[in-house]
Amino acid sequence: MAGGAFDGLRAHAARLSGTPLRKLIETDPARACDFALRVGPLYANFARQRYDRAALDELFALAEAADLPGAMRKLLDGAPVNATEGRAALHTALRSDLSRQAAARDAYVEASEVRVRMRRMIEALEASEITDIVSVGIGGSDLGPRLVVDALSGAARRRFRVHFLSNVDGSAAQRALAGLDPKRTAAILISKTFGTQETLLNGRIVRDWLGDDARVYAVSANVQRAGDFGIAPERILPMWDWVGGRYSLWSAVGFPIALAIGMDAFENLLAGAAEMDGHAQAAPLQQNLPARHALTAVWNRNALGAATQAVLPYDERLKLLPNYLQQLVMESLGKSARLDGAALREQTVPVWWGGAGTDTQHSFFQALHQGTQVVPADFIGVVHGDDPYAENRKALLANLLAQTEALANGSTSDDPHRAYAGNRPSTLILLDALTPQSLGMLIAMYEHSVYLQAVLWGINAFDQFGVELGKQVASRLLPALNGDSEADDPVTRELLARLR
Ligand SMILES: O=P(O)(O)OC[C@H]1O[C@](O)(CO)[C@@H](O)[C@@H]1O
Repeated sequence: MAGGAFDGLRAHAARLSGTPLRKLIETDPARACDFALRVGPLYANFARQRYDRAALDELFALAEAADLPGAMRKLLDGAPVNATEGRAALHTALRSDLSRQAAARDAYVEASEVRVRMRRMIEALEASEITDIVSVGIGGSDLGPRLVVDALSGAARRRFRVHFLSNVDGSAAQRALAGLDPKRTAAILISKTFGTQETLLNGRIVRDWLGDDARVYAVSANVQRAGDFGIAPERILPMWDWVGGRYSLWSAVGFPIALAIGMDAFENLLAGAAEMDGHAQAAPLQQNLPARHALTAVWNRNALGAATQAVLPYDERLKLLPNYLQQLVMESLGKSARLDGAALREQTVPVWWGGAGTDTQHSFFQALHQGTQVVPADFIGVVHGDDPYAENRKALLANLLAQTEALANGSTSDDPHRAYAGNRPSTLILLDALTPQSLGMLIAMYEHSVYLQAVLWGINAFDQFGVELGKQVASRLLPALNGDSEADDPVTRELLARLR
């Protein structure tokens, strides 16, 4: 959006600045229902956001001006939306056949064929003695599978136990392998580039520990490098340049997911995401959940000036969602240059952070209630659990409702230490149940919201050049740690002397 495009939002925020949330709801009680959207098993209520209907109209006008529906179409059709790298971002083609363009439809067919191969590989592993899988990868090659496996594996013993290894810290490898039997373990090395230091070092540790190459699999867009590592071609599943790492769990990067929950359940996860793709593409702006979520994010960042955003799943099974979203959101939207290279005049991504309730109520919620910064929050709840402890779920849901209400309404007291200002905005997202389908929908909702926020800010959601500099400096410093070279920077030199 051109500079000044958000001035109208700020004017609404200024108009509303003397009207607390409690008042907004009191004077327009119908918003409790009108500001909610449902897509299949997913329900989202935006009534506790600090906008009114007039401000919301301004947000929709902004969405029209930015042509969010057209942007969605471009994404699905495989237009080069990753402009700085001159390529498409076709993660939707991993699960949906919604494109009108031949290249995107070919991508869909190719992805389906890889899933057929994946199914056969899983059947072969199921017929073997293997009981444990170690998934080695980092960032987008780890966080998505780790989240979904943790969320959906359930309490029952499954055919495979799946373990994740990401950190280059050797103690992570030591812990991941502790208690495993190399004869009953297989490893999957997941790396889009097959050039990531952490994954290659950990991959070598695991391969050596296994004792031979026979049970090492790979998922990569660089099949050549995976082969050079010593992995047999029939054990390499491809991915492609047109899938960003943090958008890749739907591809063969989801191999550990399919091993943990079964291939049919993995297909259901994809079907849920496809349902959200269809909704994001077809629903009018006013009823479009990812668009509303994106507009709310822009409102909180650019009209209210919120510098951080919390994500608070009230479900133990979703405890890794904040970690996953940190990469999805902050790697995608942590940009200071517009698509055309000009400097941004508006703030982009806030810091995303969070953790699972109710634990977090007893750690950082004090700051949410009475801290000087207003922190908008996404609360996420699941109506029906799959555990046998119904009373606990009621308590969980009561806490979820209580927190959103208390944050919004606050409470007065003559004692300033006991007063709650309230006026803390939140969105409440409810899943009927946590299933592969509903989780697929939730994740795809966030993916599309992130993309639409990028469109509103005029930035590229699909590159991540910001992570490169640190990697380059680290590879220069590795020989310096051994004493084979010296650092130019005086502070680094001093620190190196201590580390050596
Ligand atoms: O899959 P790869 O190529 O090993 O990369 C892992 C991760 O590293 C990053 O490039 C960030 O360092 C992420 O974008 C990516 O998901």
